[in-house]
Amino acid sequence: MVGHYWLRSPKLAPNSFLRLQIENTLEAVFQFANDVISGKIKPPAPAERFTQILSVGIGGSALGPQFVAEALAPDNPPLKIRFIDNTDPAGIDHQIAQLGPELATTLVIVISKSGGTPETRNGLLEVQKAFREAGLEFAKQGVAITQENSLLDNTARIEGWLARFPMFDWVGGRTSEMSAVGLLPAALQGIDIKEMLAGAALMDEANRTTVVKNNPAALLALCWYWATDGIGSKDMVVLPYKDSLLLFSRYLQQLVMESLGKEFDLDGNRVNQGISVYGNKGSTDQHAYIQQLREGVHNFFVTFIEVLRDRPPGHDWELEPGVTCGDYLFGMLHGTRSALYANDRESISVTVQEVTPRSVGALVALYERAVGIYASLVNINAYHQPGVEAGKKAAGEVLALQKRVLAVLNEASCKEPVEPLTLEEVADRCHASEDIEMIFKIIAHMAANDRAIIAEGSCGSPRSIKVFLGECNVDELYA
Ligand SMILES: O=P(O)(O)OC[C@H]1O[C@](O)(CO)[C@@H](O)[C@@H]1O
Repeated sequence: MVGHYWLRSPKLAPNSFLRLQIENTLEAVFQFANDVISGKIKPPAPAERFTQILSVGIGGSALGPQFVAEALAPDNPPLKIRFIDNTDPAGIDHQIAQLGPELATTLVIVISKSGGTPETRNGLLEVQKAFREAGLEFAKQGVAITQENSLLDNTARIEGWLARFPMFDWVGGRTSEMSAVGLLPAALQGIDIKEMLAGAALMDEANRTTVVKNNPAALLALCWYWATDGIGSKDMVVLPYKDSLLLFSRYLQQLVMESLGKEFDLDGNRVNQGISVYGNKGSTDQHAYIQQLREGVHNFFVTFIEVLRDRPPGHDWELEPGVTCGDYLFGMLHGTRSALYANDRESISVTVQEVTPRSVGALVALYERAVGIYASLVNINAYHQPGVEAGKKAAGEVLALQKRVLAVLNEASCKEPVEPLTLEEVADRCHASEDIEMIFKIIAHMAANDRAIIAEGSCGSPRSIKVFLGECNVDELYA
């Protein structure tokens, strides 16, 4: 069941149970955000108010909130937001270090539909450790957004976190911006989420007409089909001419590529569909890669996102007679569009009046629907991601192999004297001779992190390496 459209029009939900689920969650989001902003819900004393949000999540549980924060957060939001969206320890340390003493007034929102994504789990464990080290009680500052009874939900319930919000199984991660996933962080930053929902609902309405010429999403999907021959033969370069829309292309990258990048069509034929998406913003990119777009390999089409309003009213001034800074941006967009066209490079232009919660909601809804329509045109399922599982499974296998490598090295390192092993010896003892390159990678990584000692040779010449562990773990030996 695919129901993200009901999130902004609950009355369209197929039954009253689902409608109430949506409405109650929305109400809970409003209430909680208002209470946090007003200081009714506060961190443990002596802190008076929450000042920061640390969002922990990945993929669809991060990209929408990141895009919306960059696009719409006011200059001085009631709570500022930062993100942990990876299992990169240095990245996590950086976010926590940047919070500094404000960790005591940070609301940690852990977002995971499945509630079991390893990167998110690791982020949570790292943040909880930072809380312990700072003498803070995580549960009093933790919020979970996840499906009912997921691992994360159960953890949050058992540990008594400050709040829990549901994610619904009929909303996919990459289409979850209008669920609690996107709305709670937005509301806490003082963004008008009612307007976001209204913009999305209006766009959905427009996209329901069967008159193709009046249906923005159908037109967009047909443009993609035209531009890529319906087989993804060209890449989509997304260029918003507005700094605040910088992350739109990154957001769209998941929405489009995870939805359309499929090996099989609905009839089981191998089709290897998809459209590659990249981009950044104009006019910045004109001084980077537009040279190639104009003159180089013709493997793309551009989407210009044009924003008519340059600045809030009353702030504009002319830096030359009759010309504002925004006029330059306008000129750059249309100049580039014409120059590309003159060289047979096609583009789509999407124009919005200004960047507001309403127009951002509408943009999200436009692309969500265009992806759905395009998927129908090319006869694929836009709402699953079987390919992602292969990488996850392989990552699990790497970690399992690492455990075996560690056990072998531990055994050799517990000997008297210690027995340094070559890569071949490690691979043999792990019964994984065919995985010798991976074993080399594992050892190089452990050595770089002071968890293994290279006795001889260097990682530059793998055959010369002899390796052992710095410490022998006798308990593990007999485990
Ligand atoms: O919200 P979750 O369940 O943590 O998943 C995060 C992301 O991981 C994916 O499942 C891909 O691995 C995405 O579809 C999803 O947005």
